[in-house]
Amino acid sequence: MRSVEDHRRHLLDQVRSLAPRRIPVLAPELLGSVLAADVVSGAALPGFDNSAMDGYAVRAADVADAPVTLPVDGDIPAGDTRSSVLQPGTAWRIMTGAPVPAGADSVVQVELTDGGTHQVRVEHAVAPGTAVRRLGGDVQKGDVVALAGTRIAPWHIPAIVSAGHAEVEVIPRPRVGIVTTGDELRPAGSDLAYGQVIDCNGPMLASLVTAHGFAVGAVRAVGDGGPETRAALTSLAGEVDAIVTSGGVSAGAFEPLKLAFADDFEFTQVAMQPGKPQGFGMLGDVPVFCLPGNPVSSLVSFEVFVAPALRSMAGRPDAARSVRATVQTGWSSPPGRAQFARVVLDHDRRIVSSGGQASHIMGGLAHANALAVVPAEVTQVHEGDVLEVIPLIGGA
Ligand SMILES: Nc1nc2c(c(=O)[nH]1)N[C@H]1C(S)=C(S)[C@@H](COP(=O)(O)OP(=O)(O)OC[C@H]3O[C@@H](n4cnc5c(N)ncnc54)[C@H](O)[C@@H]3O)O[C@H]1N2
Ligand code: MOO
Repeated sequence: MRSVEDHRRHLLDQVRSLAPRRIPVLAPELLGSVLAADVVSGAALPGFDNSAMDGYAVRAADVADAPVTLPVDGDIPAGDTRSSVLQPGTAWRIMTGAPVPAGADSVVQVELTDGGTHQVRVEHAVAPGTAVRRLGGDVQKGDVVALAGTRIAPWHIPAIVSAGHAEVEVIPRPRVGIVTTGDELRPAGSDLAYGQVIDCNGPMLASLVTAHGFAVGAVRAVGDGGPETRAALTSLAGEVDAIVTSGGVSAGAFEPLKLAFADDFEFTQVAMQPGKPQGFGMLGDVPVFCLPGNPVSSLVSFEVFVAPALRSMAGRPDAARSVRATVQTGWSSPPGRAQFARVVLDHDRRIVSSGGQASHIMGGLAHANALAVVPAEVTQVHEGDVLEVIPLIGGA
């Protein structure tokens, strides 16, 4: 059996970062995409000297002996495109964000005056430069406002947009197609006949794709037929950047992925529990991750193999974050296979098993918030042991 690390490396070696494309700044898919090139400012920010306060533009020297009364030349609202000039010994009434008139070096905020419109009494002196936001004081034209490799978050947007960009070049978030397999599956909400089960992997894998910051391209279900499965995947490969399947990869008589792609994909066993049977192949440029069908096996396989591969395709430097935590009550682990035990991790970095560790145990999974990694050579976890723990990623 292949080790977990070897299988992950094997997958990462075969996936490529997606081709960059230009995305409008208002497109929802921009968030979480990775900049493919530095974003350079086409403008100085601020673009002109402007007022930081509602008040009066003055020369500081004219109010040095405050209280003083100055005639008001007029109003300068924000958005005023005239080039006003301040005559010495006068004031302009000015609003926050409005251009400071030539000749003025300061703004006296309205609270320090009587608020007059024809003339204004200034109660306090101000230092030169008070309440003036200088041209280029934030960003110079030609400055890099966001570096290539940045994963775009809301706080990058003001600088990018104000620097003059309505679109940016990014490595897009991979669009992922999901295909569940099995004649026994029925969609969520169905009434079931004896022997049938609800298809929970479709919705679960879709939510994993979203929670990890990728895009869901399609969610489909097929039966146990090889040709049907091959046709579904081949057609889906034209619509998405990656495909994740569940089921049909173990040793049964009706294993649709194996039937469909025996000659094209690699089916292997990885020394882990859950997640032992794994498949992988390429349909053109589109990687296809074939995960085992047991729901917990699918989830663990996604976390351990698919998420790192999709992050690599997305050009994302962020790695899965693991912590070290102390076992409160022990449990057993299969020999020769790394166990990804479903556990409850508390704020003091202590863990307990969330319940049964068989790969069909969804009730216990629903109580878990992390996966504890038990090394392959360990068969019994004891109270006080310290393990690597991968917190499960929820929604934003
Ligand atoms: N003779 C052997 N049998 C099995 C082996 C083995 O090595 N030799 N490995 C076992 C392990 S480990 C796993 S994991 C499973 C993986 O099986 P498959 O990937 O082929 O998946 P299926 O047989 O299609 O389904 C397994 C199980 O999961 C249920 N399932 C499948 N898809 C869904 C879904 N979308 N939603 C809900 N439940 C699903 C399915 O009904 C089965 O109960 O094989 C073991 N067997
Ligand atoms: O290795 Mo399978 O994924 O446990 O049940």
